[in-house]
Amino acid sequence: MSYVLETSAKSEKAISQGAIRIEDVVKIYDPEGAAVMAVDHCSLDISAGEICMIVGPSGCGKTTLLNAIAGFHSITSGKIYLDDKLLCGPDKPMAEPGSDRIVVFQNGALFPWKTNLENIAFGPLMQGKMSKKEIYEKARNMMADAGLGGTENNYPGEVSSGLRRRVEIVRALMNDPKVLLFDEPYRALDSLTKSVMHEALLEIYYKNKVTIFFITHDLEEAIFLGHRVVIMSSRPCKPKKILDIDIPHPRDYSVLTSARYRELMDEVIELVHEEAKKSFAAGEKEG
Ligand SMILES: Nc1ncnc2c1ncn2[C@@H]1O[C@H](COP(=O)(O)OP(=O)(O)OP(=O)(O)O)[C@@H](O)[C@H]1O
Repeated sequence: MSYVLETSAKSEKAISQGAIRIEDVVKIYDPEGAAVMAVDHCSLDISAGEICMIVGPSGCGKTTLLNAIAGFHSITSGKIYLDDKLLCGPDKPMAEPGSDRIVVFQNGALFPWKTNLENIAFGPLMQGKMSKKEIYEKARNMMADAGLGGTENNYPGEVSSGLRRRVEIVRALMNDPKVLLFDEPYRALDSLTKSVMHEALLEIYYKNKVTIFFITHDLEEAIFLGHRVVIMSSRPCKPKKILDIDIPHPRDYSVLTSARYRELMDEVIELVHEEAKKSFAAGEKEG
């Protein structure tokens, strides 16, 4: 594929894994009954270490695609690969969920009765692949890297929502995933809180270059975070247009006032609006 991630020599190695290839995927719910076609011959290549933002009208099929990658439901036809591994395809309609692809459930997925450190260490402790000492050492290091130093012994309820979100992402990263999957994680947050979340996510991403598949309705968020923004068609979904966000990373909020950012916003707004109108005409509701 032609898309190239700008990256430092240090991170080259870290992002050699985590490419997703979605090849001609179709998903029809209830094929014998109502037959809802959610995804229609969708193809999309996502590079290892890319932040790929998915936007499109409500109900167009974005979550369906995420769930197929995660292994939460089957596809009707087509193939999805993670690097060279076929996740699902003709003889295997449903991918097995795995620690290489983690859906980051934000807000409320932490155990309130465990400390932040215990929350982060919990998954690997359950898996038992590393010693307790190694797990806690790794957890402490990752927390320090993510700006969570000093909050190890706090309970999630004792830290700000921004720090809690960091804990949730670090918890996911403890499993060394190749891909993080986000489904509108910051929906319903005010713009100030969102900006704190974005900062946290990017800071952690710059240190752990995993592939990010991120669904959002917030077009500003899509452009601010993404290497690319995939604008999906109204249902059934497939990419209508893919925009390279040619604003260099690392990014900070000064990006929002740049001329290029405004140009990209104008382009995305127009494309999404067109699809949203089609969705309305077809009877879906806009998000
Ligand atoms: N289990 C299911 N059975 C039948 N139809 C379903 C099922 N899940 C989703 N759908 C339908 O498939 C279509 C795509 O749904 P999906 O949730 O993937 O869209 P979306 O783009 O993520 O929507 P939103 O942006 O509102 O979250 C919708 O019309 C939805 O009603």
